[in-house]
Amino acid sequence: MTKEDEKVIPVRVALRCRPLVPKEINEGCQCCLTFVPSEPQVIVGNDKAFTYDYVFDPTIEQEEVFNTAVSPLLSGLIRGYNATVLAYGQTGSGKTFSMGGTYTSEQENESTVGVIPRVIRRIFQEKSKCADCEFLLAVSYLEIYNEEILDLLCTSKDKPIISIREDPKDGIKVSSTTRN
Ligand SMILES: Nc1ncnc2c1ncn2[C@@H]1O[C@H](COP(=O)(O)OP(=O)(O)OP(=O)(O)O)[C@@H](O)[C@H]1O
Repeated sequence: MTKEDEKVIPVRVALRCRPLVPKEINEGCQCCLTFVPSEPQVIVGNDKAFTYDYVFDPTIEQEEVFNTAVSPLLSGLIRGYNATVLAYGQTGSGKTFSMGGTYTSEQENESTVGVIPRVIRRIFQEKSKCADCEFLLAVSYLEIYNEEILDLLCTSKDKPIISIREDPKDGIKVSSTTRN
């Protein structure tokens, strides 16, 4: 990719291949991908080559994924730019592992911690470096399941129905979510 391309393409695609899980090993499954050393390229079977912005083979750990693909977005975020990290893949491919990985404060420093807790940690680190700035941090947590949007931070039993609306001024908006 040239310097010019970097300026105009605002989306980067990373391919991550997880290791085989014990069940797959027991069933005799084998990895059908070959990784090209030092190139962001993967070969499926014998001859189908695909190139991405980043390719992470099964040996690559959470820290390197974060440092390579996510950390540059945070530099922009601190300077006021929006950023989105989207995990996409078939069921069992490793989206939750890559994005999550911490459920208790004891797990916070484990190497398996994923993107979301690492991002949150970095935001608070940056905040503490900037004593004379005012920060407002808010978080919403939504799940889209069977085409319904669920507000995962809403504790009430009668959860409000959440819809997606298009606002002429603010663009696409998700209505009335809980912000903590
Ligand atoms: N990079 C990895 N290293 C080791 N284990 C991994 C890795 N990625 C995923 N796994 C393991 O693979 C299994 C499936 O991963 P995960 O649950 O994250 O998939 P998913 O894409 O979120 O699935 P679903 O869409 O069904 O929720 C889990 O047991 C997880 O621990």
